[in-house]
Amino acid sequence: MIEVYAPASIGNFSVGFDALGAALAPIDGRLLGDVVQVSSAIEDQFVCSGNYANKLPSEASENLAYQCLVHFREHVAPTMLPVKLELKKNLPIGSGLGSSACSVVATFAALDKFAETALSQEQLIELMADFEARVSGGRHYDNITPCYLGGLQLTGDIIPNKSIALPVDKQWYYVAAFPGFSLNTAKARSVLPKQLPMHNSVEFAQRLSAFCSLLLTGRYDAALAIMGDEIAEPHRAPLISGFSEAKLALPALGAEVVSISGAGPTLFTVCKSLKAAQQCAAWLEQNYINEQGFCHICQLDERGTRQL
Ligand SMILES: Nc1ncnc2c1ncn2[C@@H]1O[C@H](COP(=O)(O)OP(=O)(O)OP(=O)(O)O)[C@@H](O)[C@H]1O
Ligand SMILES: N[C@@H](CCO)C(=O)O
Repeated sequence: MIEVYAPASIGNFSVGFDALGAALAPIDGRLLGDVVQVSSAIEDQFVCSGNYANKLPSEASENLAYQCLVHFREHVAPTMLPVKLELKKNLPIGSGLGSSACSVVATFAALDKFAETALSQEQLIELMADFEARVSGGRHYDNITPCYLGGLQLTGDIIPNKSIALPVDKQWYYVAAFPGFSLNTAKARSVLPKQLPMHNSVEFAQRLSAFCSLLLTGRYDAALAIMGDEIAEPHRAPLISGFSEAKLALPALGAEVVSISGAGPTLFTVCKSLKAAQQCAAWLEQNYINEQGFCHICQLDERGTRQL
């Protein structure tokens, strides 16, 4: 039996709309992500379990993980023996934590291991992005590659091998707070402007390229100082109840950055100390999340998708 874990991720990472993403590891050692098990069976079988299984369509054919299995059998490994594929759906849907990417990445990675295919890393990443694009309203890699490869990734179609890993300060802590309600990614993409004025495009390019260069040369504080999102956040903030209040309150508690994780509604902060992260987490638990929500203090998950 093959059992694969894929971590949650922060798409956009504030400064890199559709181009930057980071994999998350809660510092208390808990796993925050989906798990897929693949084992031999008499005929192909699909099971969806886990805390959020009941939030997904009950028809297997509407579950991305099952769609990945069908595609894999038809187009990648037609001679693979029949399998039972179980998705443990541990991430909330429409959370901004890369939930659909997580299922897709875990499923393809598990099937690839089980069938021992000769797919290259880039081919696998492309396949994963094709499937996530089916539900998210646009093709983007910023949940797929961090989830698969771990760490912070600069990612996209024109990037060699689809992704370049970036270093971060090991002292940075990330608080990820899921408020407990969903925001559909396709909806959160539909509120974005279709075109950007020249000035904004130039500023976006400057900010992202400077951010990456600063990280690659170890100037972490300077990188942190220019983090910001003028592309998506102003349009999405009104869709996320409590976000604007949190953005105002958290800097006084030590948050260096407060932004939307992926398409939201999860909010994330970057903090330079554990104490600051704990203060932010306490505030978010009191003021941002409901009974269905949760909050984790994290560092980056450098390992990405892996066998358990
Ligand atoms: N295994 C799966 N995991 C997540 N979503 C799935 C899965 N299978 C099918 N879906 C459907 O795909 C859609 C995913 O929606 P959406 O892109 O908003 O969520 P998401 O990927 O969880 O969001 P995010 O990336 O912000 O965490 C939903 O309609 C959901 O029912
Ligand atoms: N970059 C994507 C991430 C979706 O999780 C977006 O912001 O729409």
